[in-house]
Parts: sequence; structure tokens; C-alpha cells
Amino acid sequence: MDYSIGFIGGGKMAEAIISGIVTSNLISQQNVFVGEINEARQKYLQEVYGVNVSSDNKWVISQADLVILAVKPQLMQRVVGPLREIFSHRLVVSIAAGITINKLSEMLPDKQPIIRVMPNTPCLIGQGISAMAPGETVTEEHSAKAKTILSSVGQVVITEEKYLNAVTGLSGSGPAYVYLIIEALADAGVLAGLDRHMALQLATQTVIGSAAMVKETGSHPAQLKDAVTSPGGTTISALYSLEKNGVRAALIEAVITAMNRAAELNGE
Ligand SMILES: NC(=O)C1=CN([C@@H]2O[C@H](COP(=O)(O)OP(=O)(O)OC[C@H]3O[C@@H](n4cnc5c(N)ncnc54)[C@H](O)[C@@H]3O)[C@@H](O)[C@H]2O)C=CC1
Ligand SMILES: O=C(O)[C@@H]1CCC=N1
Repeated sequence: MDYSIGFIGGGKMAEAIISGIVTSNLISQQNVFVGEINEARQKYLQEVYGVNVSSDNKWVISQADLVILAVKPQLMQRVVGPLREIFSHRLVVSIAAGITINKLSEMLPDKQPIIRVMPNTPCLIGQGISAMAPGETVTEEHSAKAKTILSSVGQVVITEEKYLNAVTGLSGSGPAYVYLIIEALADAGVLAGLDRHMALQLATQTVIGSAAMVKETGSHPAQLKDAVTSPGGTTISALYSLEKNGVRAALIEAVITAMNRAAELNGE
């Protein structure tokens, strides 16, 4: 692609996107500019991805056609406020949890095109999923550009902004829930006498294989679950234990709690 991209904040989520776009050759390294204040982080991003890194956010924006805001939500106002005049016509993409397009518009010049996106860290290996919600002054061309970038690091869904906090609770934070489940499954294997390495391999591939079954067969998860569950067998006794311990409700509550927390972040 013949355009340049800037990141304000070069942390974990920015890295996941940078890695994806550089690996997929969508945008060459010399056209990626990262504004980052932490020196160790600057060095790391330069060495690992060969991108341009600077502590001067104004310079980064001036070099970019499209700017991704990737600092913590709580810092957004403080970081973006002083950069207000530099953005000019550029498309601004915010990946911050909770911060609304309305709130971002107050920080930016009038009619600034803004797209709010919720990605997740598997973008690092091209297996992410991002939901994007375009603001009012965003053109078809802007949306297409953002979608191309996000598609280079995983799947993309387009939705209304009112759903982005729900997306945050589900797929934005979701990888952490899955890692917790993988870790717990492996711990159970270790408790039952398996060695750690093998237990982790069994747990990880079980999650990968099961997710791929849902995706590739198109069957409802309940139908796939039933196929594992023999009458009077092992699985049904485990499922009974999971239901007794409220795992289903715990996961539902986790997503809703994260969604509500995203809404709170807009006011902090
Ligand atoms: N980590 C995740 O899984 C996801 C994070 N997000 C969003 O991405 C954003 C970044 O999150 P993470 O990457 O996890 O956080 P992080 O803490 O790893 O990255 C933020 C980076 O911004 C840098 N920074 C702070 N002040 C700065 C300034 N004035 N100028 C330039 N750089 C500055 C920090 O040094 C840090 O490297 C957040 O708004 C978060 O809500 C969205 C989806 C998933
Ligand atoms: O924990 C957070 O606030 C960020 C947003 C989604 C995933 N990580």
C-alpha cells in the first residue's frame, strides 16, 4: 500500500497491529511511524520490527496519512489534547477501550474523521478480530482504508458504535479469559499427574481444535458438545460439575462486567 501509518503509543496492542501489518507486507516498515515515550520500548520496536520510532508524537502524526491512537484510555485526553492542531485532515483510528467518538471529537478539530475500533492481541499472529465503528465524518474511502489495515491482522466486523463496549467485553478482553481456561486445564492435567509441557499441549490443542470445529462445521456449539457426551460417560459428569460451579454464568458475567467497565472508562 502506498500510504503511511502512525501510532500514538507503542505498547502491546500497537505492537500486535504493527507486527501483523509488517509481516503481511501490507505497509513497508519505513512507512510505519510510532510515537512512544518509553525508551526500552522504542528500542525494542525499532529492533524487532524495523519501524520508525520517536518520542515526538507531533512528528509521527506529520509523517502519517492515518493515525492510530493506542495509549491507555485514561491518558487519551492528556496525550491527544496538545496534538489537536497537528491531525489536520488525517483519518484518526482509536483503539482505546470505552472512549467514545463523541469524546474523541471534543479532543480533536471539528469534523475530524474518526473510526473507533476494538481489536484484540491475536492480531500479533494475524489471528485477531476487530470491530470497527465509523464516525459521522468518515468517508467510504476512509472505512475501506481502515478495513484493509485491520484485515491484514485478522477478521473485521463493522458495527454501530453503541455495540463497541460489548465487543470489548467479548473479543477485546476475551483472549485473557481463554488463556485463563487453558492455564486451568493444564493445571488440572498436572494435578492428575501429567507433566506440565504435555498438559499445556493437550489443553492448547483442545481449545484450538474445538474452536476450529465451531468455525469449520458451522454447527451450533451445543450440538458439538453433545457429540462428545456419551450417556453415563465421563463428559456429562464433567459438564454437570461445570454447571454446578456456575462456569456458564461466570463467563457471561465476565463479559458484561468488562462491558460495563469500558463504559466507565469514558468518564475517567
Ligand atoms: N492490550 C489489549 O489486549 C487491548 C488494548 N486495547 C487498547 O489499546 C490501548 C493500549 O493498550 P495496551 O497496548 O494494552 O497498553 P500499553 O500500556 O502496553 O501501551 C500503551 C503505550 O503508550 C505509551 N505511552 C504513554 N504515554 C505516551 C505518550 N504521551 N506518547 C506516546 N506514547 C505513550 C506507553 O509507554 C505504552 O508503551 C488502550 O487504550 C487499550 O484500551 C484495545 C484492545 C485490546
Ligand atoms: O483490559 C483492557 O482494558 C484492554 C481493552 C481490551 C483488552 N484490553
